[in-house]
Amino acid sequence: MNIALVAHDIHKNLIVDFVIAYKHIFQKHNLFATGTTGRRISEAAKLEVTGLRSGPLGGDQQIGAMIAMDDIDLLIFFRDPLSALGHEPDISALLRLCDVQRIPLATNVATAEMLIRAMESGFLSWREEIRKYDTLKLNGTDNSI
Ligand SMILES: O=C(CO)COP(=O)(O)O
Repeated sequence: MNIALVAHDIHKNLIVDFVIAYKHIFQKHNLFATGTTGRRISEAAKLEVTGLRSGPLGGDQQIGAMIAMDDIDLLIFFRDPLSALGHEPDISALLRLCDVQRIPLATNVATAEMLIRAMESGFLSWREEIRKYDTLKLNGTDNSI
């Protein structure tokens, strides 16, 4: 699975602790993150993370583009619900695309725990089926769609 990780500054420590706590699960997957979040995670958890641009510089949009191409299976985004950020339109667009593409999304640690445990138990394997279905559709090899 391709997992995207994003955290605003007030939740940077939280996402690092979360990834370390579930490192045994995260290490089996491909991790992508916005700039600072990714750097903090890879340094602290010693995991390979593909780092994108920082959120305010387009990182949210990069993840959004991956979601639009169905290249992300799960997004954990510990956002700051109390501050107005300059790149709010990018954040809204990213969250909207998760709904468009039916991507499991956690915006707080309680939901993130449930999603990670569900993924470990195989409850998100339907993502693989959707990916196969979309690939067939893109290739035009399934005429029933
Ligand atoms: O701002 C962000 C997401 O909107 C996160 O960006 P950073 O991971 O670079 O701090």
